[in-house]
Amino acid sequence: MSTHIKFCGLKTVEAVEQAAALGAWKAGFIFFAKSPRNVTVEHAGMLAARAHALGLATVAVTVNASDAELDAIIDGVRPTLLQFHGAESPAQISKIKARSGLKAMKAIPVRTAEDLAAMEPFLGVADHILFDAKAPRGSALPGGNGVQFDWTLLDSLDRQTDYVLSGGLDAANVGVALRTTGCRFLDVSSGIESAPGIKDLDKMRAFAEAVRRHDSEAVNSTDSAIGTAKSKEPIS
Ligand SMILES: O=C(O)c1ccccc1NCC(=O)[C@H](O)[C@H](O)COP(=O)(O)O
Repeated sequence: MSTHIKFCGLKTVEAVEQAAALGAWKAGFIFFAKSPRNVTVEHAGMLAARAHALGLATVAVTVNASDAELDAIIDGVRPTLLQFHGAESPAQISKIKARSGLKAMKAIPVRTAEDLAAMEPFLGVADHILFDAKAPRGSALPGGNGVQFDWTLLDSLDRQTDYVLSGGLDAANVGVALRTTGCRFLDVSSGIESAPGIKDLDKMRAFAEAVRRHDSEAVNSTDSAIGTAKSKEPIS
């Protein structure tokens, strides 16, 4: 299976079109006033319509949003998925899923091995778990900080567990991230920007190319392992 990429914090039609052209899994829009990537419901609705017309699914990223705010986003944007990046409870997420019929992704902030346990109450409630680096002290943003966490912490998870890896990914480090974790879903924001909130179409391409390079190397190494195994079989 090829690695799925969520390009997050998109604000322009050009970035949405580039994400679609690069075969992205999801385009993410941020609804958080303090973020340089914040978009209005109206603007995100226009971007999402373009994404959907191109066959690209969308994610509305929210932080401790009220029911009224969520309803406005759901009505105005019609996202494919809701991402919860704050202190939302499993009960709140279940409630909004039942009301909207949408799937949900829950962000789990990670700095130490103990942080991983925070995902447990969300298993069976959230359709995706996204591991992101815990915000550095003093940051106004719960996500989109361009900060990595120690990917080897994820070794303790079952390799078959599908989670989304995020936090400080870019074209230069994503190959190592994929080899270290074996994950199949990625989320990137700062690493495809020229400045906070400004997506760089070349960096988006470089990121997707680095991921595809990893994917084809992984296929080739599986093929050669199969070839080696076959060559050891007796000729009948
Ligand atoms: O990106 C933001 O500005 C943001 C603000 C508030 C909540 C969440 C936010 N981003 C969520 C994401 O899914 C980011 O893509 C993720 O945190 C990774 O970001 P980065 O480390 O910059 O690649």
